[in-house]
Amino acid sequence: MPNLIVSDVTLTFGGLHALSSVNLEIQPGLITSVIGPNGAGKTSLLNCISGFYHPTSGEIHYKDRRLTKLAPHHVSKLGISRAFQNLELFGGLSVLDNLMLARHKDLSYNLLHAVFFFGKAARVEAENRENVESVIDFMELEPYRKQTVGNLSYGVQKRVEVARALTLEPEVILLDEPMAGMNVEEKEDMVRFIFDIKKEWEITVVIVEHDLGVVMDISDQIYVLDFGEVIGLGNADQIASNPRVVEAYIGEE
Ligand SMILES: Nc1ncnc2c1ncn2[C@@H]1O[C@H](COP(=O)(O)OP(=O)(O)OP(=O)(O)O)[C@@H](O)[C@H]1O
Repeated sequence: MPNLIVSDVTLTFGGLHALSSVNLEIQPGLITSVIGPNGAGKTSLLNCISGFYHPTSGEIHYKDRRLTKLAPHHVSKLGISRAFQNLELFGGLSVLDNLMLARHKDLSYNLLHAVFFFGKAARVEAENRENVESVIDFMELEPYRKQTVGNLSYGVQKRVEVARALTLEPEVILLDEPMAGMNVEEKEDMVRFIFDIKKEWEITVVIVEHDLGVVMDISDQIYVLDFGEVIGLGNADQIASNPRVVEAYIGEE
């Protein structure tokens, strides 16, 4: 049973259809990739799911909740978090501070508690720290924890960005081009992390990615977008032998 369902979503900017009647079903516990040529609408789709854009028409549901008009922080509270294509990190802060800050956006104690730092505030703070430490450990960021994010290699920054999304304890993680700009070794590491996010942390993964080799290797199901429309859906073999998909990619060259 799918638990994230995009139904007939259209998104327009003026006369431009970024998405046209897109239907998508994300199965829990799997890795679903969304691929397509430049400008196909992949990031727009993630933006609609995560609440950064609201569809012009159509609906998005997660479990029994309607996401269609929710703001990003509400979507995140329901268990869907997002790692961004263009890093949303604070370059002047350390890895640890970036991750703690991501948790603090969701503060559930009031200022008075915080000032005196007892009771609920202290408990929440300890939980935050424990969560962040487990994410640092999982994403193998220990050597970088005190380093300023802006000084790290691009590949490590991308890992911190995924870690930032993981600190929100998602059930579903949306990864927008997690391998962009990485060398081969960094990509292999990221593939390993993505597999572990699925297997060890049992998080449903949705990826937008341009590296077709990686997509074919890691995806349980693949959606192909072209000019805002879904033109293919299936596993790697089905996608590779789909004439519309092949044509869309050849047309791009
Ligand atoms: N905020 C916006 N305002 C106007 N047009 C937009 C906006 N966001 C996206 N678009 C347009 O919608 C279309 C789809 O863009 P989108 O970024 O979703 O594609 P994409 O498949 O993610 O592309 P890429 O692979 O190059 O990142 C493009 O024509 C883009 O110019």
